[in-house]
Amino acid sequence: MQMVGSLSIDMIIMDIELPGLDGYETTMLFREALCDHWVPIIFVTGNSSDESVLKAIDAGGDDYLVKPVSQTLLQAKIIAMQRIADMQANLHELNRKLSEQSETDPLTGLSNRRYFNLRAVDQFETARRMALSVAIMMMDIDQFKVYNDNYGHLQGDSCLQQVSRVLKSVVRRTTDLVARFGGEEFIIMLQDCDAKGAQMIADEIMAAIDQAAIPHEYSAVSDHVTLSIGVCVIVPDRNLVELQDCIKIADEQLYKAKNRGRAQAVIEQSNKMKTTLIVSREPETIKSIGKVLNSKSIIITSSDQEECNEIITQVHPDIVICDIRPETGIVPDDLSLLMAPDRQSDFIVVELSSGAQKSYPDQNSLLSDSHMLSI
Ligand SMILES: Nc1nc2c(ncn2[C@@H]2O[C@H](COP(=O)(O)OP(=O)(O)OP(=O)(O)O)[C@@H](O)[C@H]2O)c(=O)[nH]1
Repeated sequence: MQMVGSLSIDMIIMDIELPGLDGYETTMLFREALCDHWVPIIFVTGNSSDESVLKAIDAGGDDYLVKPVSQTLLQAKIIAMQRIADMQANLHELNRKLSEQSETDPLTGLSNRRYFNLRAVDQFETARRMALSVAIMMMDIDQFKVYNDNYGHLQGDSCLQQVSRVLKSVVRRTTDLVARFGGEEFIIMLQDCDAKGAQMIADEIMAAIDQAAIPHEYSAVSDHVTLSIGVCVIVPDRNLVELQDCIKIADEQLYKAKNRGRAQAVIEQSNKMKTTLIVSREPETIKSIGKVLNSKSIIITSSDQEECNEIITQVHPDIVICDIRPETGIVPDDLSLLMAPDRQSDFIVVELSSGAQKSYPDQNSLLSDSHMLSI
């Protein structure tokens, strides 16, 4: 059994009665040890009963020969089995290549978006369990349209390949993910990386791109290719924060980097993500309030009194926004709970119909970085 586990075996010839061993059982054990690696097993035995043939094939045998077996017959069987084994090996290799191709972007050789999403979700959940900080970086080649228009698409492709090589050379940890997100956009996920680390990696990437000095004489930013980078750093310790929220935040920072003149990184530390509960019986109201909340907030909505009480006691949102108009409003039963000194939530009561909003308690501290009162 040890040999089967450690040696590379091409074929097994098996007897049924072995000293101290049962050939059927041994075959079953071999099959278990070999898992999905197929090795032909041929029974060669003196037992010619049909039951024995069935038992042997059932146990995992591939062929059954009754002794005495002629040299020629055994040789013919071995050739046939070898042919099947070769086909199996080819199929295995083909599957491996296909699976690699389905995970890789053919132009750059980086992981593709599909593979990134699969792996990143796993990494994100690991970070959540271990309370690790993760950094999501979205990056985009500056003025790449002008590059393509002037240097041509082939040169554009080559530029994407060079940028990919630079990214790969900077991001080296086995847990880190680098992928082509689409077009001239790349994404990186750094596990166990805080804002300081993310800033360092972003600086390294930009320095390495500077050093690569890929000429871009049509760029308004520099005489060579530059990148804009948007970063979201987060400790995903709350159940409600999802990877997609962080990608969205990183994308918003990338947008800011572009607006601030490109060739720079903008980092957002988002572990202070707020959970906001919006309560109204009117979907339009929920929608319009949701729209003005910025992406720092995770939004939960409810249009049901009981559900709303449950969310407040179980999720402990940071902010509760209640529509209190008689026809569409809901006020949570347990306002006293929200008002308690150790309360988890601040809350605002929004009187939408009058145009003038009443709010309490301590709306100023709550709304210092938002514009909810202008609803
Ligand atoms: N050569 C090549 N070009 C691509 C590929 N994928 C996307 N692009 C080009 O990337 C360009 C993206 O341009 P835009 O999104 O307008 O942005 P930009 O010109 O980089 O401008 P900023 O991002 O604002 O700096 C388009 O011209 C696309 O055709 C690709 O695989 N190969």
